[in-house]
Amino acid sequence: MSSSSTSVPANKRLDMDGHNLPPSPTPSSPSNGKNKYSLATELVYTESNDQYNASSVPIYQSATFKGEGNEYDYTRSGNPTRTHLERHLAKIMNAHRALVVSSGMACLDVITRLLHPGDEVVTGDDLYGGSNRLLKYLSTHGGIVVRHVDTTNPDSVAAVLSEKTAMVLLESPTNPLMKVVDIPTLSSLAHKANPKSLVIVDNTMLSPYLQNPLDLGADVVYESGTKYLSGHHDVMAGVMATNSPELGDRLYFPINASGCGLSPFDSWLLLRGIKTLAVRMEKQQANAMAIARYLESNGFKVRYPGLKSHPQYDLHWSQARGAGAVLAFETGSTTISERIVAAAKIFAISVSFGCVNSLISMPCRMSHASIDPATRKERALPEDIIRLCIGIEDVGDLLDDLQQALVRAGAVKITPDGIEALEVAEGETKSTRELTDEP
Ligand SMILES: Cc1ncc(COP(=O)(O)O)c(C=O)c1O
Ligand SMILES: N[C@@H](CCSC[C@H](N)C(=O)O)C(=O)O
Repeated sequence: MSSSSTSVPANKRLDMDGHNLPPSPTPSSPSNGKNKYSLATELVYTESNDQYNASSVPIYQSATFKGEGNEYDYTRSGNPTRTHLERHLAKIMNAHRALVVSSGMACLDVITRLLHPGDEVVTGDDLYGGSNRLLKYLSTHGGIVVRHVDTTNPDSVAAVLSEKTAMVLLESPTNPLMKVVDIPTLSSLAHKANPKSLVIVDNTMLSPYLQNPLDLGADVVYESGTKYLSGHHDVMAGVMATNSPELGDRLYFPINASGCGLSPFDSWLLLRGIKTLAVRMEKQQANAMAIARYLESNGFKVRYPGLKSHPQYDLHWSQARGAGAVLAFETGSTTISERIVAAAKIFAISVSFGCVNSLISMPCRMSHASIDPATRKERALPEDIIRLCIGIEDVGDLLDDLQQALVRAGAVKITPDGIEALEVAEGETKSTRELTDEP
């Protein structure tokens, strides 16, 4: 690898935008004169002039870099492996600048450092439990006013927007109810109410492969790289991106000041994961569609934007290129839901999503347990809701596993045509049948 111990790197060169490049690796950019390849190609295409022509971007596992006045001095401030990842992501996210940090929550922490006491944040009534927890902390200890409204209804959002609104934080689809919000309309409403307000979109549910919120009017997009971008549940990461150079600098400041930038090894893992994003996501969402159709056709209430029955189906497809691989369904009974989760074999009981393995969870007990029961009730988050995060396994095996879990849990009755969801009132069980090894 090149050494940069002199104040002017020996092999200093400019990239297509005229930026100084680190000596190695170079940023990822196509050199065939075209601005961009199609996304599936961009995900795997990286140009590197590493001195040994390494096919995989080298891991600069070094805290310090010798010399003075060079592009890198200390990994908290910058690291070539991290830079390569950031430039690769900027292309994929249609952004001027991307920044990578130690988790998705670290992104929201960095982004909310743009706020000042007295500022107002408008956000949804269904959002990831960890984001809710951080916002609650800021409203309790940081003098920030947080307004949770139904973001699927632009009128409800408009009613709380004002010149005090500093930030509008959106998820689409939301976690876990899979509600879809109109990103262009809400962005323009927010900017009209306060031209300085920032529209932030958490794109974790879809990844840049399926949705690009910066193209829809958002000022900053972020997501948990722990999910689809990495895809294997072997790394925690967060990525954020913007088209404003000024915002990019303001976001970089707390990353350098606090030291939450992604480590070189984790940057390398994320770079490796991104290469297979397209194939993973295509397979995962095809499997998810089959499972959503199966559950719906057997009488369950399913929340998935790939289904025509989704209340914002047309809106979703006007702003996204796919439905993703997370879906939620209700059984009408928390007891039955618990039994289904316990009876599944291929589906691992686990928080998180975006992994190649299929997962099953009850959000009220797991990912959203930090939202207190009274607030969950107020926000109509059903206690019995089951979230399925679909992986790349054989879809027949997944359907068989789900069917045996539904049968063993007593969630369905067996009919001559197959199975059918039972109607139950909360508090009752669908069947007196106890879980046994035999279906
Ligand atoms: C929608 C959403 N945003 C953000 C996060 C936070 O990401 P991380 O776990 O990487 O901090 C999660 C999950 O944790 C999530 O589901
Ligand atoms: N114990 C964790 C739970 C993480 S949930 C992860 C993921 N976003 C999901 O929705 O499953 C915590 O308290 O944050």
